[in-house]
Amino acid sequence: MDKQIGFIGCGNMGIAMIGGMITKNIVPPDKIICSDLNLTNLKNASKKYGITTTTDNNEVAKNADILILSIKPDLYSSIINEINEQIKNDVIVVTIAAGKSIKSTEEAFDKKLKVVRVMPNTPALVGEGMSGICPNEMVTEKDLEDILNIFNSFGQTEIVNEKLMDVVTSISGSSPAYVFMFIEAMADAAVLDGMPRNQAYKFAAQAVLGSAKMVLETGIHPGELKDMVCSPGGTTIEAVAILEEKGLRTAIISAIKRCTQKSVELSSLIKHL
Ligand SMILES: NC(=O)C1=CN([C@@H]2O[C@H](COP(=O)(O)OP(=O)(O)OC[C@H]3O[C@@H](n4cnc5c(N)ncnc54)[C@H](O)[C@@H]3O)[C@@H](O)[C@H]2O)C=CC1
Ligand SMILES: O=C(O)[C@@H]1CCC=N1
Repeated sequence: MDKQIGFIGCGNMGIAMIGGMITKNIVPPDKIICSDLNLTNLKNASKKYGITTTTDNNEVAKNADILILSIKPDLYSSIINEINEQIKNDVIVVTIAAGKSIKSTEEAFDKKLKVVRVMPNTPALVGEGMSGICPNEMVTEKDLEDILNIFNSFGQTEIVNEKLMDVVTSISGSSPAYVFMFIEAMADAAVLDGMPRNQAYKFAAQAVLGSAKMVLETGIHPGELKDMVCSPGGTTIEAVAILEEKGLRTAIISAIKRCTQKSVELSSLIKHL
């Protein structure tokens, strides 16, 4: 792709996407420019990935054919104000903020422009991201193809209706945090039983990776895959019984429901900023 990609914000998600794209060679480093106020983040990005960096958001806005706003949701309106005069007419603006609707982005720019709302996640950094994608009506098929090329370069994508973006946030954007907690807890248990910590992370993380692959690649129902591990009168069913007793499923369902709700709340909060 020969388009200039601009990032405003080079924090956790910005660097994960930049790292994913460079590693997969989808865009050469000289086609990526990133701005941030945090000099350490900029230095890290230019040193590690060889991209152009600046503290001037307008420098990015002026040059970008695809502009990815990877700043916190509450900064969107002020940064859009700052760059509005400088953006190219046919720029594709990509938003990744939780609770930031397409309509609110269009209203903040106060002109008709191409907007794609995306909810990615940090496993992008290792090429295993997942992104929910929703374009507005100004986005052409060719534009969408370019956006899919970018986000497919560091993982998988699904085009979704915007009304599902809050649940995409809770099941995908935020969910790596729950999975890391699960891995950490499994490793703690193994350490308790005498295993060295580094080895415990490897066993726990590989079990999560392999199990996820089985769900994705075999198409077998997760319940059936679970049953295949539980030998009658064996070890696994003892653990499963405790997880049910302690409410693992209920805890996860409640947590994800609350996360979705927070994304909905952020939408109405941001609207009024
Ligand atoms: N962290 C995650 O796992 C995910 C985050 N997101 C979304 O990505 C966005 C960014 O989140 P994170 O990367 O986690 O936040 P972060 O705090 O790690 O990164 C934000 C970056 O913006 C920079 N920044 C602050 N003020 C600025 C300004 N005026 N001009 C330019 N840069 C400025 C900060 O220095 C920081 O480097 C949020 O809107 C969030 O909802 C979406 C999916 C996953
Ligand atoms: O916690 C957050 O608000 C962001 C959105 C998805 C993941 N992190």
